Amino acid sequence: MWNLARAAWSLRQVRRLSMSISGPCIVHKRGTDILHDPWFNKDTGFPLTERDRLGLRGLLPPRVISFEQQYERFMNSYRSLEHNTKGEREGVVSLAKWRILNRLHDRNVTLYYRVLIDNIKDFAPIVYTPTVGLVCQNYGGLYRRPRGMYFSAKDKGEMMSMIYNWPSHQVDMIVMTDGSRILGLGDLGVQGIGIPIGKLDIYVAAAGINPQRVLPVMLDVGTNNQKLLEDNLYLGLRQRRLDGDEYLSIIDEFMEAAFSRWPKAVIQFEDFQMKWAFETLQRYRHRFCMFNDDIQGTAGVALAGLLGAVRAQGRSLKDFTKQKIVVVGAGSAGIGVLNMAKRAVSRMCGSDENLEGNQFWLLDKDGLITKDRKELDPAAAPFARGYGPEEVEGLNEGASLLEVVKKVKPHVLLGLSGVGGIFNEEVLRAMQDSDSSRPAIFAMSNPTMNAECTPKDAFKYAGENIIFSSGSPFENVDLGDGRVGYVNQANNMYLFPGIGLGALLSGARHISDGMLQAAAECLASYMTDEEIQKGILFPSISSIRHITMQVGAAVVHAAVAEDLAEGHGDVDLKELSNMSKDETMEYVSRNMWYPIYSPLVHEK
Ligand SMILES: NC(=O)C1=CN([C@@H]2O[C@H](COP(=O)(O)OP(=O)(O)OC[C@H]3O[C@@H](n4cnc5c(N)ncnc54)[C@H](O)[C@@H]3O)[C@@H](O)[C@H]2O)C=CC1
Ligand SMILES: CC(=O)C(=O)O
Ligand SMILES: [Mg+2]
Repeated sequence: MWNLARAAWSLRQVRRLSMSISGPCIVHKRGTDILHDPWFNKDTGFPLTERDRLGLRGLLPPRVISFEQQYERFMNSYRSLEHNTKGEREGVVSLAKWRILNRLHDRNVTLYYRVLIDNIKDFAPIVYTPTVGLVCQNYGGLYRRPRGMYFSAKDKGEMMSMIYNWPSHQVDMIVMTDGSRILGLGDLGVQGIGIPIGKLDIYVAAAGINPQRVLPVMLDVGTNNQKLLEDNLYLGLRQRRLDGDEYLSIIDEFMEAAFSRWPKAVIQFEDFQMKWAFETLQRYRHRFCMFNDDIQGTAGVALAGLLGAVRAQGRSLKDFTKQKIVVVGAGSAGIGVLNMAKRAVSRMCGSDENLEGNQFWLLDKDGLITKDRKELDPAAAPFARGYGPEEVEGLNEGASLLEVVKKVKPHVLLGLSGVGGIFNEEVLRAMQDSDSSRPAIFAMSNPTMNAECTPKDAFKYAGENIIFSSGSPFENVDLGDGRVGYVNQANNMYLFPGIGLGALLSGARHISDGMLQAAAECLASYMTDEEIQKGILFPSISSIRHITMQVGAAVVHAAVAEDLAEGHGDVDLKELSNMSKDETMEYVSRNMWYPIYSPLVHEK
């Protein structure tokens, strides 16, 4: 029933948008300038009137090919590529797929986004995790032409004028990285630009942000990756990373420049190393409309998954306060998740009781974090064990993951460590003694090789009744006799597009915890009990536009309720405030861009 409703929504969307975006639009370019401009290019799809009036006659083969035929032609070449590369190494195949998509992106933006939207389940693993990680690692060799903007430490004092070099008058969404922690692959310096590009592709596909209004940004402040520093062909600054005030002054300058040109834009910080991730979030979150996806987007998705795991046990949501949760990885993502989970517990308890973090165990590379930890990170301190009266497990500072799992018998084991295979056979077997009837194992690190375990191993060693999530996509596991071990993709892609879209369409001054909470709750309540019982916590990626529309509307609502909204375009605060829930959803979906060829000349 749900799926039918979602499919019907998608169809209505397409029909409505096809009608609404058909107004005439004028292009001032002519001839080959149009063919070489990916925004306007229609390849062989230019109708005869446009060929005549835009100086295209003779520059194209005579037959006019429809959009649908062009689409089919691209998909045929994609399928041939899949067929012809059968048996080759996975990395080689994924990079070949990335190249064919990237070439289309370079040439014809409309067709590119249509094939991406329609095939998002197949193409997200190419433009996003895991292939985007490989693309970043091989960026020097793959680089053909720039995409997005690069601001480097050498541009200090110039950014306010540089920002005007970007050709679009309007920018709605900026995703920015300094390349210091790209997925679980470490410091990739300027090569990390692939991540903002991939995230913004998801913004266009899921949130319907107009691709002419997105801006991927690389802030190149150097790299501490020795291999890159020694590589003659490395495309970034060959210097060690700036630190301290020098570093912050670069970020400050960029933020001022970006918001002075586009005061209504939303900026997403992505893949910053932990110390700067938290510090920049605190520094800017009350001044600008920005958020940190790794800290805040991930937290919302994980919380939705954790609440789903409680429902899957047939318990009431309030029982979340009693779940024992072991988090492996005390970085920006792991601590972000714990902070949000802790806030959820305090809301459910209706008071500040149970705020000692007693249901949480946090480990980093040095094992269990306790109050005896030397140089305890202030961000991890609220979750360090040893403060409460119930410390009976006899777990010491630095206890190993296996020890912790054996003694705690957690309901949830959640990995955000970036360490592939750390949930090994012994650890997974120990989860069989979990106090939960359906233990949850979330191996959320990216890309695939960095996942804490594979779903196959998880179902094999921890038991077939587990609930499983990974950060990168994996196939479901065949448990025999027609039974399926469901694999959920607990990835922030389910939330960041809706957070950005909701912030944009509400005209939020900044992005509050309440707006993020609304996003997480919307995702958490999206699934039916039947789906949850099967172990399915998140919708299929194919429904990402629909879930993003709902998340976006929930964020708009929260921004209005918190008095943070200022309105967007012609829709002012008063109008936003008067919208019902359904009207807000209609407003959000009306503002989602959908790729169709627009006329380039006025009809006579
Ligand atoms: N699924 C998703 O949506 C998301 C996944 N991630 C993934 O999470 C991972 C971590 O990201 P961040 O927290 O930003 O990185 P980070 O570098 O800030 O933190 C990594 C943490 O893992 C710990 N760690 C390293 N080795 C360990 C070991 N052997 N045992 C236990 N802990 C260990 C480190 O001490 C550190 O606390 C990355 O692989 C990233 O791709 C991040 C954000 C979203
Ligand atoms: C998904 C994501 O944001 C990460 O792995 O960093
Ligand atoms: Mg990230």
